[in-house]
Parts: sequence; C-alpha cells; structure tokens
Amino acid sequence: MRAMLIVNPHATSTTARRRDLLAHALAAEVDLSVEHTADRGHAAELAAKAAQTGAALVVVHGGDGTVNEVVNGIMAGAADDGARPMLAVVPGGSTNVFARAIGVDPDPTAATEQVLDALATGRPPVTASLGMADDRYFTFNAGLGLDAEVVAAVEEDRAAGATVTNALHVRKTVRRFLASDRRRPRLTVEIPGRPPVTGAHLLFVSNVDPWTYWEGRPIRTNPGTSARRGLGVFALRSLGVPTVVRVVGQLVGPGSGRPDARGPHGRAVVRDDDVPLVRAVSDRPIGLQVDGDYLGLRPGATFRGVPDALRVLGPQIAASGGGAGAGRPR
Ligand SMILES: Nc1ncnc2c1ncn2[C@@H]1O[C@H](COP(=O)(O)OP(=O)(O)OP(=O)(O)O)[C@@H](O)[C@H]1O
Repeated sequence: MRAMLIVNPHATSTTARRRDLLAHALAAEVDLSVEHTADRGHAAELAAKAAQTGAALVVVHGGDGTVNEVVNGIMAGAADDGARPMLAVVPGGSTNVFARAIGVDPDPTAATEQVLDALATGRPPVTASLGMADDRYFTFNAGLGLDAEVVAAVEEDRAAGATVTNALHVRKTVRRFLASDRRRPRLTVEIPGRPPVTGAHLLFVSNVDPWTYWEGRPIRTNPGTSARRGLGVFALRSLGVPTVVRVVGQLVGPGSGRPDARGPHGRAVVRDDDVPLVRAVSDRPIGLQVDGDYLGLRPGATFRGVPDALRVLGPQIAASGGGAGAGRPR
C-alpha cells in the first residue's frame, strides 16, 4: 500500500523523536513517503498530490489546522470518493478536536498504535462526514461572528510571536464580546424547512460533537451532532449579559460535558443537531472561521453537510455501531 505521512514539524505537541518513531513504524507496514510542511498551505498541496498520484493512505501528524488542510487537499485531489486515499490522524496539536471526536486516541503514541493495528489486522476504515463553508471543507466547526473574530485576534498575536494559551483565548473573547455591537444583531439564518431566524448575533456550525475542548473538557454546543449525521447549528439571538452568562454556564457548568448533556437551550438559543444545509446572510460584513482558520469578512456563508466524505483508518467501532462520532465500516 502506498502512503504519505504529512507532518507539521511546528505543531504544538510534536517532537523530532516522535516524528522519527512514527515514520519508522509506518514504513514497516506501508510503502511510505514522508513530507514535512514548510509553511501554511503546504499540507493541502502535499495531500492533493498524494490523492492525484493514487496513494491509498495519507497520515497526518499535526494539529487541527494541518488536518483541515490535508482534508481539503484530499478532497481537491480526488473528486471521486472511490479514488480518495484513506485518512489517518496522529494528533500533534493542542486540542485535536476532529481526531478525538471520531475516536482517535488523543495520545500520539496510542493513535499510532491504532493505525498500525488497523494496517496489520486489515481493520476497515470508518466513514466520517465533513462540513463545507462555501467552498472550504471543515472537519469540526465553522463560525460567523464572535468566534471568528476571536480566531483572527489570536492568529494576529500568534503571528507576532505570542504563545497561544487558553488564557489568551479568554482575554480575546472577553475583549471582542465587550467591543461587539450587542444591540444590532447582524444575521439571518435559514435552515430549509424552518422559518428563517432573524436577529442572530453569531452562528456556530458543527460537523462533530464536542464543539471544542477546554483544558481537556468537552464544550458541547450540539450534543446530538456526530460525523454520522448532518450539521449542528447553534445561533444566539441575544448577547445580553444575563443570556451570555446563562449559556456559558450551560456550556461549561457541572455536567455540561457528560454524554447525556442536554446542551445549551433557552429563548435566545437557536439549535438544531442534524441539518443538511444552513445559510446565513449578514446585513454587514462578518468574520468567518473554518476549523480555527480565519477566512476574513464575508456577506454571509452557506454551510453544507457532506455525508460519508472520508474513510478514516485507525479508530475502532463500538459494538453499538459507533465510537465518539465515528461512522460505519466501509
Ligand atoms: N511548516 C509550517 N509553517 C507554518 N505554518 C504551518 C506549517 N505547517 C502547517 N502550518 C499551519 O499552521 C497552523 C497551525 O498548525 P497545526 O494546526 O498543525 O498545529 P497547532 O498550532 O499545534 O494546532 P492547535 O492550534 O490545534 O494547537 C495551521 O493552520 C497550518 O495551516
């Protein structure tokens, strides 16, 4: 089997030793080419090349941003899903939301074992859905408004040499929240078959649950969403302090991370956990983020679910038919 290993050598939790071990272990099982990314965008080019030249497997070792690039590269490189290489993820970032949501072990050594075991035993890949925000695929979430503004502000600090920490995210979120125009909501959100929702301030669209992790704890905006189902939609129609305090409490309070958590709810919360399509139009330009990558200001965006888009090698499937969001064997 021909495979490509794509590594972001600058990802937060990777080391030279781990990269070497991973490459050696994989090379014992497959015909492997090893590529290190040189800059932003390179992982997408490499993955597209792997798909175009008929590789059967692309293994990515990096954070969610590099995984997003690799997925977009695979999808661009092979339009026909039968010709698409399988994906395997060995987490190398700080949160690794997509990998964890589809049942990849967050520990890179254990995740490597999952991939080697699947190769050695012939365990089939599982399928996973993707989301699309306009023409860009996403693996875990995309958003319009506050979260995109926070991503942009954090990226700016990172580019200036700051270390990205949870504390930095909190500072930027509070600052953007206080600076936002909380009296003039910008968005109209349209979900087919439902009356349009006017007066929304922000929109989060999820492909998997949880939406993200905080200090290792899952933050669940749409607990009914998984890589086997459609998109999760979460919008807020009020940024009033009482509403925000209540919703933040529902997102991070006791019991919020449990598998049976109800998720955020209330009059100002618009939520749907399984939709094929959602459109949002803004009355003035609004920031868009996709898997933590800021794409700039937009007049709005169209989000689509892409079922069974990827075959992911490594995660096991529970007897009940699904791990944490993983799809079915294929
Ligand atoms: N060699 C590189 N040099 C600069 N940027 C890169 C390189 N390789 C990948 N990138 C970009 O850097 C961003 C962050 O990388 P990645 O997600 O792999 O790691 P991370 O920052 O550790 O992840 P996380 O933010 O989840 O902790 C990605 O958006 C990716 O496109």
